[in-house]
Amino acid sequence: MNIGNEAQFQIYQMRLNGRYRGEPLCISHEDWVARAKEALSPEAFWYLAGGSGRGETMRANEEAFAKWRIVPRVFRDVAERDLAVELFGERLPYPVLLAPIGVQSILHPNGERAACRGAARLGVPYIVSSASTYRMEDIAQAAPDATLWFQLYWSRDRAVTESFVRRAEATGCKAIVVTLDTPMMAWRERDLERAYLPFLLGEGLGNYLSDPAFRSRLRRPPEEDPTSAILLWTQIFGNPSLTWADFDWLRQTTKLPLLLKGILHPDDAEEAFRRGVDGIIVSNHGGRQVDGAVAALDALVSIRSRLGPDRVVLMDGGIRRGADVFKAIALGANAVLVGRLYGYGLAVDGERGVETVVRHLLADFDLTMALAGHASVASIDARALTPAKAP
Ligand SMILES: Cc1cc2nc3c(=O)[nH]c(=O)nc-3n(C[C@H](O)[C@H](O)[C@H](O)COP(=O)(O)O)c2cc1C
Ligand SMILES: O=C(O)C(=O)c1ccccc1
Repeated sequence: MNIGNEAQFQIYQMRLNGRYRGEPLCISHEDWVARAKEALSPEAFWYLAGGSGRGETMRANEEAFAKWRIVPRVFRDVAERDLAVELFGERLPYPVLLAPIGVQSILHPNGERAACRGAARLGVPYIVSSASTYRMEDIAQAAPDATLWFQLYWSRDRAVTESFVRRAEATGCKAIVVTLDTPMMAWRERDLERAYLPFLLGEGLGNYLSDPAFRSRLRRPPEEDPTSAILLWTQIFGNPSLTWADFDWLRQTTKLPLLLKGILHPDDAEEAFRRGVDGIIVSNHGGRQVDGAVAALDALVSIRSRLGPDRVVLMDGGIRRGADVFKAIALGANAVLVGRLYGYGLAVDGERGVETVVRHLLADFDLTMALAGHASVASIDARALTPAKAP
């Protein structure tokens, strides 16, 4: 059975076999947000839900999807749908990956270990953040059959950066995502209001505190002197002095597929491929960095039009429902990443919450695809959309 029909069936089956107790189930995105808000402290909730500045870009990410309408086709045999896509020679069951989110212990005690297991149950790749609470090795061990990618925050300390790459390779990560939009945190009003930065509590340093290169810089091990370790981390975390010449070094140091995340300008997209990247992720960090930055979906359109059809272009920002996935693919994304969406699932119900919220997204996407007249992801292109008429 296709995942859309199966997920609906599963829900109605709970009613048939008496497991449904009368409370509304968590289905819509708004339900998940509301439940997560109940489950989390205000700092934790706003760490996840907040954006930078006045939240313009975060809002624009979601609103950009409403500027397009799907134009369904009929008589096209959509009884069996193929949702798979191929990326770097590997088959993904769906055109969806879980975006890197730092410090997931804020959302659930098992953090990344739970989220990654939820992803693995669906065969959806999970991108481990450099700033994960748990070490990448522990996350891999918690979910042996997960498909992992590693997200690199390029440290001011090149030895740490290289060590992270080597560890990602040894851990079996299938690709490296270099995030370029966060060499420092933006002006995040929600966090600043509460003087909240998870690292000051020593959370989110799993990969650093366990790293031989990082540890070699400390006079005493972090177990004995956590404050000095945290201080060192604040000094080396981000590297705002990087240029394309540094990228050439990274390109030579690994054979893994390399993607740049946080690309918004078509000139940068072009330069990235000239320098030998395998793919880019069009992203404004979920509206958490430059407030006022272009919406990710709008940037996708200009970047795809500059690059032509053959380059691997992923996007993230504002994906909340199946139709959003459909529209991003129609506008040229090979696949999309979801961030906050699974963060809410993790906060509400750990591993099972992540699995459920992502399963529902995939189900919604599958049904949208079918009802729009597409039996495969490959058949979705810009002809499936029309601009929405201005009100
Ligand atoms: C709480 C939170 C933490 C994040 N941490 C990271 C991170 O460590 N590394 C990274 O590259 N992106 C990080 N991001 C950005 C996401 O990878 C992604 O770009 C963004 O969430 C996509 O937008 P969406 O939340 O609307 O789906 C984070 C996002 C959130 C919400
Ligand atoms: O909060 C974020 O968006 C983010 O990217 C991040 C960076 C470092 C640590 C934790 C989260």
